[in-house]
Amino acid sequence: EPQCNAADGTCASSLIEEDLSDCHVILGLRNVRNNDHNSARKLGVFANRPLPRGMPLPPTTSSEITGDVVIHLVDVLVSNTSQLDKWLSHGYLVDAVSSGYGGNYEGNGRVLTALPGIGMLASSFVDEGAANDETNNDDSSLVAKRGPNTWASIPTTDEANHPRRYSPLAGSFALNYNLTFRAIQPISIGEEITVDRSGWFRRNSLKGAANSKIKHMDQYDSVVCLDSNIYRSYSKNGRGAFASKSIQKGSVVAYSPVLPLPKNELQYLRKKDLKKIDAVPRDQLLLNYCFGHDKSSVLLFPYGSFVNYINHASSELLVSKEDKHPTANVRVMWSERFKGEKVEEDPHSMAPADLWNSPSPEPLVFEYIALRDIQPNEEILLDYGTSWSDAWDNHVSRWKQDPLNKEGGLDAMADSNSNDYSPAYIMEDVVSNLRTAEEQLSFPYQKNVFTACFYRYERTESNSDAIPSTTILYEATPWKMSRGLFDMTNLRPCKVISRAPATDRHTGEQLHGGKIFYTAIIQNRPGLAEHERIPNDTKHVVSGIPREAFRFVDRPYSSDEHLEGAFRHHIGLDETGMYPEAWLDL
Ligand SMILES: C[S@@+](CC[C@H](N)C(=O)[O-])C[C@H]1O[C@@H](n2cnc3c(N)ncnc32)[C@H](O)[C@@H]1O
Repeated sequence: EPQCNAADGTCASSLIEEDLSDCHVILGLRNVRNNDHNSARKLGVFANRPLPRGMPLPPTTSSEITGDVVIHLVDVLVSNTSQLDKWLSHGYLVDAVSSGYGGNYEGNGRVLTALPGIGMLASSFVDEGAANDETNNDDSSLVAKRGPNTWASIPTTDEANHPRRYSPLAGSFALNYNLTFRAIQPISIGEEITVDRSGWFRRNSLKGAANSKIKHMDQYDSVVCLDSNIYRSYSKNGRGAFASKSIQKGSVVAYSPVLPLPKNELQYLRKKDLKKIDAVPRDQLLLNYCFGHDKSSVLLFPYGSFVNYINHASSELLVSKEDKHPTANVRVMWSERFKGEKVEEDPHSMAPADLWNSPSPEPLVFEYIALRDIQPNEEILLDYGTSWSDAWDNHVSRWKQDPLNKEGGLDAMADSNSNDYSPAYIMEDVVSNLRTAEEQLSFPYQKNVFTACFYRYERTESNSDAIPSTTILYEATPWKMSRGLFDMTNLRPCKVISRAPATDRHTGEQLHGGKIFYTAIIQNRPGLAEHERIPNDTKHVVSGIPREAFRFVDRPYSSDEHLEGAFRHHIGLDETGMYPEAWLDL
């Protein structure tokens, strides 16, 4: 059993020497330079071996290629004193609208997204200064590269077999997952792995991104291997983390840096409730992924790869012999490997107020240590603590008291006629022919969804007068396919007004084998720049839109995480002795 020091929460971490020779990707302290755009970031990820194009990051020892969870924060109030704002400016959060990973319509206010794993661990590629580097290049380790060296596709969405009204888990975990970053160009040994957080690269790659420079790290300190021993799969508790190989008792299953955050920043008022006097603040879904302590205002969000998939099970001591449930097989401990030299910068000894004011404290890193030998494909389970499990038991009994709720998950749902809610990802699967606005009067879609189209529109000097006005509706603009069009930033609400097979204008003969095309009125989405907005007094009618260019979208505040009474509780570290006394401010 590791020994923890009650005063500062430090524990002697597992010091089994690690062999890095087989390691592909390394987490290390960055060698920060003054002109470094990511200078607030002390940690970075680096290639320890040549990484071929297409390689998923981090590489996993399993044959399963799985990506990380995506967590949206809804209606975040922007204030320059908040930690969330600091996270955003340091690139730990992205703006849902511009980054292109979805979530744009989760709320009516500002939606920010956490992309734990490579999405948060890697520094961002920044294009600024690329031109200057050409002339004053005195550093031979600079290599010309095009854009960031990784890219992730849009994540998958589903309810993991926990539909609302049929499972008390509905709304308590993130619906978006499997965000997989891959190398988009060969990455050489020592090169820093970078991501694009702004969506800039996605958009500009269409126009031909500028040639830019990516730095080779000449040295990095305090390294650990980031290759993943775990992969994501389904568990009875939503998605879970599973061992991709056998793991020896006492060894590190995963490393994860954690970001501190005051509890009250995860409380929010929905933008649509702001004017109500009796509006009650809600907890962001992110709370369920954070570690905390009942006597502290400090939360810790872990952003290592796949650790956010780790579910709860009691530790052996709490379980009776008859109880056959699997027990916890990992515990968390502070990693001693990233300790800085200056004690005054050690966040463990800072009072919360100093933590929040410190521009970039020493990194805080967790080690997930195996409590016993773990077999391949065994679920990785952590004891979330008694305050979490009491809260969960209370939640389940309250949930069962509601006569409209019926346990049994998807199977029970299949037997029922309930049809008042259908999430957008299901509508996308089952509705092949879209209904026109007129058809919807007698045969409406479920209230929680609307249709949107991929469409790019920018007002330029030449077309600013040429937008069809309300009075000339019949003059529709033909839909045009272009590279990068299917980016989430181009998804705008749109109303279908007609549907017909393509025909030759002169002969009336069917074209494209009778494929159906739609005419729709395109609208503005929130967060568009002024020159991208279709002016209020004009209608923008577009014809010839194929079904592939439409998406069903969940209306703001309608997805599971917004359910009244959805479970919210942090993961408790109360019994571990890891919270330093300086943080116990409640
Ligand atoms: C850190 S996340 C774990 C990953 C989560 N299962 C997912 O699919 O994203 C914590 C959430 O997982 C679920 N969870 C984990 N362990 C559980 C358990 N033993 N019983 C019920 N729900 C659990 C709850 O939804 C909880 O809020």
